[in-house]
Amino acid sequence: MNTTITRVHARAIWDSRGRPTVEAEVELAGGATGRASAPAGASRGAHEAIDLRDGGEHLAGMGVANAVALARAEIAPRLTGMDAADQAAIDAALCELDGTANKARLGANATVAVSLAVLHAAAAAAGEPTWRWLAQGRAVRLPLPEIQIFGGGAHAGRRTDVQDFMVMCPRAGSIARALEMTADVYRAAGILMDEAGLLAGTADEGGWWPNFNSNEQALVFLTRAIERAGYRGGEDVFISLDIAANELADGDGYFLPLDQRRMTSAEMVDRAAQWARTYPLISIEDPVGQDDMAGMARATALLGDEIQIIGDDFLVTNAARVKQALAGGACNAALIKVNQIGTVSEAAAALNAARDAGWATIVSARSGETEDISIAHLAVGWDAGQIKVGSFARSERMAKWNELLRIEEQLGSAARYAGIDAFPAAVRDRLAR
Ligand SMILES: C=C(OP(=O)(O)O)C(=O)O
Ligand SMILES: [Mg+2]
Repeated sequence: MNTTITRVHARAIWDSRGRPTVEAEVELAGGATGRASAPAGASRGAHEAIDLRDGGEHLAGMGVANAVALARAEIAPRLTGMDAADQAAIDAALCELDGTANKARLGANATVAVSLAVLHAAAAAAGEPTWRWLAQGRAVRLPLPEIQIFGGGAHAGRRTDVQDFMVMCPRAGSIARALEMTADVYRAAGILMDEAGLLAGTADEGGWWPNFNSNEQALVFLTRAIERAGYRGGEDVFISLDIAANELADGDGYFLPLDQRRMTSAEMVDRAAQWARTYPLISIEDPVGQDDMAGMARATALLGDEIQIIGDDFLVTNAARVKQALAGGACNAALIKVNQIGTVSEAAAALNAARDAGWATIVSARSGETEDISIAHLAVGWDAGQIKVGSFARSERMAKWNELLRIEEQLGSAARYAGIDAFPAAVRDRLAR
């Protein structure tokens, strides 16, 4: 089928926080179409690509309107006539047209929507689901999910200092079973919190909005919820944390408002290590801030043989930062968010740099999302091994989980759940023992 781009259209739509974002549609000469929209982070790294966004009281202001206008006026004519099947050329054209180091002129929200829409259109033209088009015949696995049970930090009015309290079910055997187990834990956690008078609704990603009086209390409740749901912590279900420590940075150290503690980088790492010894922890994301290379290296040296140390704000889906971290002995896993860098090809480059380093990779949603299901396809098609989408009970998250169930069904007897193999080698070996 003819994959020449005949039309690129952009519009403003609304995301899961009721904020405007960019949606793009791409049409090809053979009749295939692709559509995608941009997510938006709340805890953003300073080294991320720049979105043209709206803030303040009047949300439907100039930011997204500008991104849409630029997509129509500049991106559309530039990409029209190009081959949608050549993603590298499309993304190179987007970078060149933008002309900045961080998509600040066109807006990463415009480039990411267009880049992903092109990907979906090319897959549609090939008559394939996007995951299969991306895999190009290589073997793929269903990713191991990381699912939020309590939201905190920038996603829940800073009710806890730690941003995400999540669970992982590496021995579930399938996505379908992993979701069932997580649903059990999610419900059990809600019941326990309600009984204790600590439930205050749901946070931005659908995890429970807690009224805990310390970060430690959240860990105690999550461990109890795993047991109450009938699972063994550290066997069937593990805890994963996103500290998002960047949000806690204070001068040359950190300040944790809930725990009312000022901490040095070394103390942050030591406390993470203490939690890892006390609770069934398997993964910690951003235990220190975005530029704290010494802290991240210390966390990796101390804990990297036992648990996954993920860089998110620390790496910002940037292949160059992945290589710097590797050289500095920091991290053993990379979070991959396409909108942190702005195009599919650049995100793939960061993922490949992490994979070449022997790290684990986790394709991730943002705290502001739409019903877009691209990340389910990227996680499978790139064989990332892991995926982080937020929680249950919010449809912008369920759209991704449900798409993974469809992909599991499409794979049929070839479906293979990444499970413990998705972790960095040392962690996998520990679990296999
Ligand atoms: C998904 C996250 O949050 P946000 O999208 O707000 O950066 C995260 O920090 O991993
Ligand atoms: Mg994070």
